[in-house]
Amino acid sequence: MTAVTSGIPAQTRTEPTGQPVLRLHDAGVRVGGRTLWSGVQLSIGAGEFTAVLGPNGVGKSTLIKAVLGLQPLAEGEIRVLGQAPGQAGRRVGYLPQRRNFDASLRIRGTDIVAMGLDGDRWGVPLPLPERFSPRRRAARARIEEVIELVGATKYAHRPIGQCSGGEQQRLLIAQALVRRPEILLLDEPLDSLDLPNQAAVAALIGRICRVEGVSVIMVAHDVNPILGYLDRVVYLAEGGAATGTPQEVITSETLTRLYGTPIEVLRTSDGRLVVVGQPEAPARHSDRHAPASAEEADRAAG
Ligand SMILES: Nc1ncnc2c1ncn2[C@@H]1O[C@H](COP(=O)(O)OP(=O)(O)OP(=O)(O)O)[C@@H](O)[C@H]1O
Repeated sequence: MTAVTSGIPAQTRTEPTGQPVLRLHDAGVRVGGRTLWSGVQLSIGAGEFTAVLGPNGVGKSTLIKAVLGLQPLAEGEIRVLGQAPGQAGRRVGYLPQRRNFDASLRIRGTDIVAMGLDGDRWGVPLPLPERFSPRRRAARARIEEVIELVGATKYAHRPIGQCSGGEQQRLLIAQALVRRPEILLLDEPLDSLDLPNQAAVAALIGRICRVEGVSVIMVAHDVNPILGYLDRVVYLAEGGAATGTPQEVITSETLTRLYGTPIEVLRTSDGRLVVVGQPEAPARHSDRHAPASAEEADRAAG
């Protein structure tokens, strides 16, 4: 038996207000002749925060790729801002799974953020008149603005290799935000951060939804750090999926039905949820994300 931590709901939205920015209708994906998930129904409104949860190798990143138009569906439909996946351009921001910057890397944080605006031109010196053009001034102002938004002003001029993991992650979120996307796709942005940084980055992402009105879809292994900010959850299992508010989805009853095997959702004294009995995914990436052991889950459950 394996155990994976999950978390407590705070929000109660069931249907998005206004037009959905992202809609999945009976969506399913097959890779290598295997159905990863199918029958996914999801409707996300502007400024909502959605977590994609499930065991290793179940297809969480693949769902993000399907939204980006990089993974074709085997069945059903995805509409992103009313268009087919891959058509919404800069209206969709994306932060892939964590990259590690070499400690000796001299590129400054501000340059990393600027690459989100003009990655294709980065490093190419501009002719002098263009450097002072209104367009470049607006770009520099936006870069400063977004660096301030993520709270990175103090260290954005340092070489990225000398920034801490949490500082690097904030700068990468700024990079994904610099073009003012309406949807932000984040693939495990809390991975490999320590607990205080997880909490701080989770709060930042919550603020990006509420204050900036950006819809965030975030792959997570542990829902607890983001629990207080979440509107919606997509819980993937081999072949299927459960979607709804955290209250609806992260329950013994829903997860038992989803996995077709007894699952228990336990609440710890500090309000965290621990999901016990989650089956092994058919495949896993062995290089990271070791699942919590049963002993760890017991300890967490107090
Ligand atoms: N193009 C592909 N061809 C064959 N198999 C693939 C392809 N893309 C992904 N897979 C497999 O599909 C499964 C789901 O991968 P994915 O990365 O989406 O899972 P995940 O839930 O994000 O995993 P993790 O939590 O470990 O990051 C894995 O077994 C992966 O090896």
